Amino acid sequence: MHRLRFTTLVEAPLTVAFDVARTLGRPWPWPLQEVVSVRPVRDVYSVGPGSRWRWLTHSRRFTATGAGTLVDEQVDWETGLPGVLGTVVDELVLRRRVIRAMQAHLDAYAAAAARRALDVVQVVGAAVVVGERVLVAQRSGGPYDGCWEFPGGKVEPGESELSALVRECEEELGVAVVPQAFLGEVVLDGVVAGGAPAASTLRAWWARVESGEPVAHEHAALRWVTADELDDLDWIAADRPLLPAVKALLARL
Ligand SMILES: Nc1nc2c([nH]c(=O)n2[C@H]2C[C@H](O)[C@@H](COP(=O)(O)OP(=O)(O)OP(=O)(O)O)O2)c(=O)[nH]1
Repeated sequence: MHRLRFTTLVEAPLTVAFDVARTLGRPWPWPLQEVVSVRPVRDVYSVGPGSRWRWLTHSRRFTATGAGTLVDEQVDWETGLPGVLGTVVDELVLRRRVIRAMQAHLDAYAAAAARRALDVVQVVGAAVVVGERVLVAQRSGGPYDGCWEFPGGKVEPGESELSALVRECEEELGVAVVPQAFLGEVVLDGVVAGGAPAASTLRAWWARVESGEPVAHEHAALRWVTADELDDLDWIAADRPLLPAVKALLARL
């Protein structure tokens, strides 16, 4: 078996990185069959019957980072040609072809994902921590009325994610925060700003209060909760996968 790995950092949230990768397909001249597809974190495709390869498998893993989505790709192949001829073809000829095809593909992919990211409204949330407690906010009105969430909101066109985080905390809580570290990203289940269902993600950041005392300007209520109290709140369902990262943060501060 022969293997190559490629890593690309895409300036796009998880859903966009995954969807654009799927739309663009793979750089192989034969049709591929889907083996596994877990949106937005993982997919595996392989070459179907009728190709010149005995087999080729192309796996991708998508991971959220503070700078965007890290895409780890692995290409495994085997032509099945016997003896020295097989080794020469697999190791010299095909290895170079795979590298060339992937490099061109990844350049086009990263550019397409970054462009597409501009069309999808994203949401940013702040886990504001003081001592061993994190600030949670209860929504007032709308489809998630009464549910708890992280203060934050939609990133405006042309605005950076962290500027949006600081602006939203100022508007919603009346405090100046300083973002500290990226905590994680989850797919939002609803429609955000008229976009496609489940196209947007919430990217959560740990933030410290630089000045001010939080006041609920737009929420029904605010609460400072400990790690033990987090699970029992009636969260917006999409937020729950972020809770382990918030608990881990509270445990190490
Ligand atoms: N701020 C925030 N929004 C969340 C969280 N989880 C979650 O699904 N969302 C959703 C709810 C909204 O559809 C969107 C955030 O937009 P927003 O806070 O500006 O809310 P909104 O749509 O009511 O605002 P607006 O149109 O009135 O400006 O993301 C979360 O933890 N924090």
